[in-house]
Amino acid sequence: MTSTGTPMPGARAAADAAPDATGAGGPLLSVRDLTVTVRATGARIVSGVSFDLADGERAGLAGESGSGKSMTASAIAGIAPGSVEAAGSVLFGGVELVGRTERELSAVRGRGIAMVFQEPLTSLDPLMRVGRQIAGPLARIQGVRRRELAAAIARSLEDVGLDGSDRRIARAYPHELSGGQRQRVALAIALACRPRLLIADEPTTALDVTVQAEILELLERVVEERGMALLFISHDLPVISQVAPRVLVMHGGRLLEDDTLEDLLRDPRTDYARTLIADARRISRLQVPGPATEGGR
Ligand SMILES: Nc1ncnc2c1ncn2[C@@H]1O[C@H](COP(=O)(O)OP(=O)(O)OP(=O)(O)O)[C@@H](O)[C@H]1O
Repeated sequence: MTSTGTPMPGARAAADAAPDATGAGGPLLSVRDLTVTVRATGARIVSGVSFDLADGERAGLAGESGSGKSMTASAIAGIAPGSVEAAGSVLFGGVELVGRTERELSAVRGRGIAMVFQEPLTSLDPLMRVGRQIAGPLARIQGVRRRELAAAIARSLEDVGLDGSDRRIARAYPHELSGGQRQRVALAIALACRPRLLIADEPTTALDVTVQAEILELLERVVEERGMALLFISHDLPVISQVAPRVLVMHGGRLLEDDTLEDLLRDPRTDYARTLIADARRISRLQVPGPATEGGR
């Protein structure tokens, strides 16, 4: 998901500070005691989550279904549904995001934080040709002029491995593309915002294995080329191991572990992390050596 709102004067400070303030030496993202509560019931679905992410750093956010990964990401990006309330602190480039108005948040999201989701159909507009959807942030955020838009859209498509010279792609509606193509388009829209932080929420889960590998490779390449920070959400440790050296593990709305993947595999501190690792090894795609007691499998 990317910003669709027009930055308002009141939001300028947040929007402008977001990408620039990182030079001050602090982390790009600093999450402190983030809590998400369901308004109607008072149930806590995220409890006291704290972590930092440096500019250009990549981390995976792992945990079973329902552990609170998506809600944590949504609260960070300020897109949690109105039925829940976020509290605590989310500093992005030194600017507090919790408690901001929707207008202010949409400005920060568009210029600093972008998201891609598991099913791009949910974030793409079904009634708008994909070229126009990419054109939105190119014009609004990068200031590309109307007569230069077609070439800029073609470049954006090329950047995500689509044929920019094939006008059928830019002119297609989302449902006319394959799942992999749609995810590439969603990534192109996110990149058009020139984000400092990309949050990818299970971006490959809905794709078949071959396409999944291609999208992971693409994601890794663009994050590397653009020096973006990446928060990559997945229930799948082997997938995380392909894109991020650090992993945060959530369970029951809490952050249980925050370590390099290597150290986590060698010395998990919690029973839940041990189970997660054992499950991943059973699937046998996790290549990193494990503790001697498990014989590396
Ligand atoms: N809008 C909402 N209102 C109330 N509860 C919600 C809402 N959205 C999610 N939840 C609950 O919050 C908890 C965390 O959900 P969340 O989607 O963050 O989990 P997740 O770890 O991302 O799971 P998955 O991997 O299945 O996406 C779950 O118990 C879920 O049912």
